[in-house]
Amino acid sequence: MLQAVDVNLTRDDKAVLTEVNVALNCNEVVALVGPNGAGKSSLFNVISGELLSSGQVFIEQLLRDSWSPPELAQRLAILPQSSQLNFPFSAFEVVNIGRMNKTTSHLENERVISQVMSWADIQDKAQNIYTHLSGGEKQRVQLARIFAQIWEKPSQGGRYLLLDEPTAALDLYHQHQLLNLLKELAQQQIGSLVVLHDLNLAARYADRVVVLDHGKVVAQGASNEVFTQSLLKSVFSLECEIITHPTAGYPVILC
Ligand SMILES: Nc1ncnc2c1ncn2[C@@H]1O[C@H](COP(=O)(O)OP(=O)(O)OP(=O)(O)O)[C@@H](O)[C@H]1O
Repeated sequence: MLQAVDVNLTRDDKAVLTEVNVALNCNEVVALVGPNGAGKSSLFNVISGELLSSGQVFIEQLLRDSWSPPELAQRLAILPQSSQLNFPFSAFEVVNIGRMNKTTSHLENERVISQVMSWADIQDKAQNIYTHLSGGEKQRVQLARIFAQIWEKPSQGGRYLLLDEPTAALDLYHQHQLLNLLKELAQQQIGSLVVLHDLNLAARYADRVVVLDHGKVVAQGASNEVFTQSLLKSVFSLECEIITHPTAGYPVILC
């Protein structure tokens, strides 16, 4: 389990996260939702160790900082909201960044990269220059990179992905393809905490939804419990109808 416990974060004298407690099991997909500025990316940066906060982050009951860097890299991979890369690397070489410091053979690395590029449905662009790819294609290369990073199964415990708006640049087909893939990965003990602005995607795919508003967790649970008209109004300022999908049973939000 990945846990962020009692996280408080202040930036420029402003409370950005207040008493945040979030847990992610390795067999689930959890959607982190909330309006712009709610603190979602800040929470990811706290979990990754990029931002110092009060509170603690545990991976499999061990403090994040007690893991060695290679062990941590094998357990936890993060897809930030945007990834700057201006060198003329091929897509393959960008995915290969995820294999940095791995002790596997060149041949095995090639096999892993080919596999994760096909998971991200970007294998046909392996030799293309990354900076020449479209926004969605670049995003799929970055997804392949983090899959490559956590490829090796640890002897025990889970692996965790933090994905900050991974669907933002993706077309509809690839949005659903990615979320279906995350569901499949959860069955292989790879849990995902995924920031989604599309509440209907969250409702459909997430095992649990965590709602962040003004730096506080204001609701969490199954989507049909969390997404109520009053929450959508108070957190997202939206007047919506909520219906239940006639065959699949998940909530569908109509605004
Ligand atoms: N570098 C920074 N310095 C000071 N304040 C910051 C900094 N980065 C973000 N903030 C503030 O922290 C708060 C939370 O920002 P954060 O990026 O975590 O929100 P978010 O929920 O990810 O938003 P979005 O949905 O727009 O990506 C915002 O009020 C933002 O202005």
